[in-house]
Amino acid sequence: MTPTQALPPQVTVVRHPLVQHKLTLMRQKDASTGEFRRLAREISLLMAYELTRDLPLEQTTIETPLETMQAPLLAGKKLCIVSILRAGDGIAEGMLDLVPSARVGHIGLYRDPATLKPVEYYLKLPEDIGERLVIVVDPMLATGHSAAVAIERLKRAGATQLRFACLLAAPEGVGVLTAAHPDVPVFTCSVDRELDSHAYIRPGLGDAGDRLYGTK
Ligand SMILES: O=P(O)(O)OC[C@H]1O[C@H](OP(=O)(O)OP(=O)(O)O)[C@H](O)[C@@H]1O
Ligand SMILES: O=c1cc[nH]c(=O)[nH]1
Ligand SMILES: [Mg+2]
Repeated sequence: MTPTQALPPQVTVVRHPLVQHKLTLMRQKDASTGEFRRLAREISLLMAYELTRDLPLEQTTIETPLETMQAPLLAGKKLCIVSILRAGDGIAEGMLDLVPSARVGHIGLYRDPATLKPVEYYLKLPEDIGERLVIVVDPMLATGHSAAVAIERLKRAGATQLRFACLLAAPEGVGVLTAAHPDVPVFTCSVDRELDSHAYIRPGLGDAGDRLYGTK
């Protein structure tokens, strides 16, 4: 995908003003580790609202203090958030603020600096992942290979209903992920201009893992 091409239909850019404002604060190089982490958590909560907008409801009989009524509750749709370590944890935390009962899986991937290909080093998933709506989270969709490999691994583990959420995407990553997994809706707060020669998103926000955890 090039920056001027229309986005594939399964890609949603979350344009809510609060999300866009907080993302701008995160991008700024002077944001402290604490501010960056807090903003990631707040944006992720707002993204979870978008990601779960179409969950089915069913009418249930309840008793208010005054009378019996029919009222909507979630129709048993079980959620699982899968964090792509380590930076994905900064997103998972915010989503769990909104859906605290969700199960959480982890997949550890790092980008080999020479090949830029993801290397798996950890996997722990709920056993019933096949029965859950799985939201895969990672702040950055750069080349798209980490997300594509993670989703491939989750499908092999039995996941059938998946969504992917990130803060920033490069056009190249959107192209790779949507070509590899056309069945997976993608949610992002921005599709930035391009990848640079080190596969960093430009203008971007730098290294999300290092900024979340203060490791550089
Ligand atoms: O789309 P890609 O080109 O695959 O790149 C994106 C990946 O790179 C970053 O992780 P990194 O490898 O830096 O690991 P970390 O989260 O442990 O810092 C980021 O959090 C994504 O997982
Ligand atoms: O821009 C980028 C690309 C990959 N990973 C990051 O943390 N930032
Ligand atoms: Mg990193």
